[in-house]
Amino acid sequence: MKEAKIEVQDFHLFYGSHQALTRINLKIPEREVTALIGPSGCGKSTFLRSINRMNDLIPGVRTEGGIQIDGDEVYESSRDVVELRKKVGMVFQQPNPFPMSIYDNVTYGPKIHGIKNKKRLDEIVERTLRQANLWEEVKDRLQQSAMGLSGGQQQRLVLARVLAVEPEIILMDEPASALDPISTERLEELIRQLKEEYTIVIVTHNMQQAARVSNRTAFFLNGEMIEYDGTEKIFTNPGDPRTEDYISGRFG
Ligand SMILES: Nc1ncnc2c1ncn2[C@@H]1O[C@H](COP(=O)(O)OP(=O)(O)OP(=O)(O)O)[C@@H](O)[C@H]1O
Repeated sequence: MKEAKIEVQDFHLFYGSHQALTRINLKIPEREVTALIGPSGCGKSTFLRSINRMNDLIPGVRTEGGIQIDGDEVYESSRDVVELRKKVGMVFQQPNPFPMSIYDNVTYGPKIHGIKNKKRLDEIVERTLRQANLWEEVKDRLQQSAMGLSGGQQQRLVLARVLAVEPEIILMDEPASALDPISTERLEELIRQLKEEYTIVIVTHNMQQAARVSNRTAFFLNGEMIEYDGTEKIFTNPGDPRTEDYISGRFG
């Protein structure tokens, strides 16, 4: 296995008295796609949000254990969470462009991080929209509202917005679940391209999607990680009968 970009050690998470994650241990390699699968409520999204401390925003959340990115502890009290979320970008289930122009959506993050030069911003807009395979569709309407784009275009714009702050890791929480089949296919193709440069962790309910886009798959059940291995192994010859039951559709 390549060097771990993200290393999770004995990680537990509680929502008040409810334990949502129990003793999670895994190493996520860089520049690969890791899929998180498992039945509804098993803790996939909670785990994904733990990586960039998005759960911090929920009152009553408590964690134990640790998550390291490039060897640095994410849960260190001195950790700069704004920097962490710049390094670890996130795409959600529903495309959530800001109600502003396409151009302003992409430049929003870079401006917050101090980039003001118009030429630099123009370059960022073109580069990231090209990376997100959206440039050709929107280059003549950059000043128009992002809300006028289709769902699939909005999701690619959100990705461009994430890419604009130069992350190293991209977390995706069921990014295709609100998209039609053609937009889903385009997004999956994009994920395959992006893994050349970025470490991607994706939650998906769609098992075929996990098989198509990911290198590794982790199967979660009731807040525990049951099995984690190469995607092909998980889908053809899983080591745990519970994984087999899930992927063969016996529950969930
Ligand atoms: N904000 C919250 N406050 C309290 N409990 C929560 C919160 N978010 C999630 N939970 C609980 O934590 C557990 C794990 O939820 P989570 O959303 O992580 O699961 P999931 O596997 O992503 O599910 P789904 O596939 O349905 O999105 C569930 O029991 C859920 O009810």
